[in-house]
Amino acid sequence: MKRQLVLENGDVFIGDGFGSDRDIIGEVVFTTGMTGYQETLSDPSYCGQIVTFTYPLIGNYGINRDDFETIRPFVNGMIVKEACEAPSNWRSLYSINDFLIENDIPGISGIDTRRLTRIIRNYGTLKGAICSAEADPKQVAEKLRETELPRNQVEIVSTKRPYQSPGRGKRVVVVDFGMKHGILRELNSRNCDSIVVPYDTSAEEILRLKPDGVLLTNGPGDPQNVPEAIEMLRDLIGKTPIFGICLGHQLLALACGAKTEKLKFGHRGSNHPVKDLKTGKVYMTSQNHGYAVSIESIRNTELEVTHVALNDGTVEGLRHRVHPAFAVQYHPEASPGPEDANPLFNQFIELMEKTAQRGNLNA
Ligand SMILES: NC(=O)CC[C@H](N)C(=O)O
Repeated sequence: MKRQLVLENGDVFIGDGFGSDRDIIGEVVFTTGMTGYQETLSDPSYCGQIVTFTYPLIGNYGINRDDFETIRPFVNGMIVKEACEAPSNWRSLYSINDFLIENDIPGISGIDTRRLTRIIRNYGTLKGAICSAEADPKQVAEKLRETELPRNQVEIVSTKRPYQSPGRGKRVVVVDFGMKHGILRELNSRNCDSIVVPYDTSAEEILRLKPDGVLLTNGPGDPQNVPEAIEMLRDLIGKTPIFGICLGHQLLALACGAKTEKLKFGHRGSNHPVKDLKTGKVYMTSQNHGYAVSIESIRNTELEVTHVALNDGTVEGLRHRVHPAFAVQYHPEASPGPEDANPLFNQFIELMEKTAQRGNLNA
């Protein structure tokens, strides 16, 4: 069935619908990863977004049992050049089309995703709609320009109740802003006793759980839309070791008085080079973010920049100069992507150990 992708700037792409035939709108972003579409589709940080895959063939190894990052996907839609109908892989259970139908998510194929990506790179991230080919694109574009996209994505994706993933090691309270399961897998493999709590849990409630450390997860949307978490962190910094990932990194920065800004078109993909400013080493990292901490805003805070993106010089890692807290804008849990940054989880365990031994919290 012919469907169309309409952008708020008036550009129109005609393609073939797959997955759900619902009409949807969302923020159109692009990801450059050549593999990992299952993890991307199930990463809650994409809540509210329509994801364009720049790699031209998507779905060729199907959808399997193991690679989900959450039980239910929150992505709004999917744009591809070609969606493979006959996947071939020993782990494959069903096709990408079946997966999108099951989850009522629309997809559109046959799109020149290179042209689309160039448009996004020129204009910046745009609102877009996947809708029936019969709709008048001018009217759709006008409606898009008038429509404000929801800002409560974290509330939608965060767990409603606390739960535990038991272990005999360090007790980690994981604040769930839209957690990818890869984070929990990394803590499990280090024997952590993880308690996952909702995004609006107070510092007092977190400390009542007697954590050895707190992990702030990834999550969707603008970090400034989560004031409860910024407030919680202001009370928490200095009382327990903290490790922030992606949205968690941005929230930690805001709580310390730094500022965040929206990037023109974001960083999404599996090969983003990041430089560790202390060692000079460069890591290939998995990334998915549309906002970043403003580098100038760090100056008047107690934070120090530890990592920068080599492509555009933006902040990719921070460390608190006084208290045991550090954070990265990229994904050490990978899933999908390279595992260069995986030792950051060991660094978090070491920070918790050092803090416990020292008996005080000065880093
Ligand atoms: N993956 C994430 O946690 C993304 C953080 C934030 N939503 C951003 O787009 O910048």
